[in-house]
Amino acid sequence: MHIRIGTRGSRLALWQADHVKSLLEKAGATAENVIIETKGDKILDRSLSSIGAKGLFTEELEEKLRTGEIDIAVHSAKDVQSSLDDDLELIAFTERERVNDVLLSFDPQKKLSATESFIVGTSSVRRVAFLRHFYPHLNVVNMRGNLQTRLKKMEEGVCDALLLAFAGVHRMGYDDLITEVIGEKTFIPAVGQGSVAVECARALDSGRKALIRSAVNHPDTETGLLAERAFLKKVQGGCSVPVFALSEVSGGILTLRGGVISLDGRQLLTDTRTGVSGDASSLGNELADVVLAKGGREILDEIKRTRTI
Ligand SMILES: NCc1[nH]cc(CCC(=O)O)c1CC(=O)O
Repeated sequence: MHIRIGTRGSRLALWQADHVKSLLEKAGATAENVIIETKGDKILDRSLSSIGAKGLFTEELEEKLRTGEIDIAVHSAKDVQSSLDDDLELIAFTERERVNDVLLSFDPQKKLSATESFIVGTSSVRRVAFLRHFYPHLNVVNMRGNLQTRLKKMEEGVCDALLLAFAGVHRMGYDDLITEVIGEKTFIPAVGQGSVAVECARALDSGRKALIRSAVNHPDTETGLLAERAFLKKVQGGCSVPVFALSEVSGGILTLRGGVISLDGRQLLTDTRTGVSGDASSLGNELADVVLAKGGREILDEIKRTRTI
């Protein structure tokens, strides 16, 4: 069986596609990468939250799933919208990498807990809000582009440190520049962080689907992401909204921790739900209800209001 894998052309995207390709090959299939450029790759001069479009990194790939030019599309799980169109589905999630955010710097002394101030480059509203909440003495600059571009900007002095997902840093081989691993209970990661998602058209033949699932899917990761994604969908957070959740799955028990933070970092709401793995999406929905009821709704409404002005 031959599988055509649609992927963006960035180094991180290609690493992820190659990872899925090797899992498929181990299961006896052949596979090839088909590189597709997305809007998110073309627009580099604006912050992601100001563009605001959903599916910025996925739309063109989804089009080619529909036409059958590719069999599957591979994405960072955290870049996949919380709800897909009816004719598409997520059929596999790779085993999750360490979920933490990390600080990178050429200066090993640069740590978030250091008393003197420095400039942190990041593009994610979640990280900006957490920085303002836990480390208000630090300065933050908005920074887009791939890891290599950001490192170049840091070299030019635009910032002293970068705040990124460990998964991407590790996959690109920059572990040496990590000065601090941020605790995942403090900076709760974005939904899906660290896993790679495989998307296909519902109409894809069942033989291909079965092979892809058995070769690529990691059941505990899938269960965890089911809960996180249900939470995200219910609070209607995209990558431009500071919503976060992390599940732990062990021995059939799932613990889901997540919440919402205001953009200025002042209001941080988190809660936890625990239950059996089989109830993953209900646990996600329940957590969303709790977080929305205790003030999350106001925080999100406020963010929406300021965006439309
Ligand atoms: N939004 C960009 C993005 N999408 C996936 C990763 C890293 C890999 C991952 O989290 O799985 C990154 C970079 C980052 O947040 O530092």
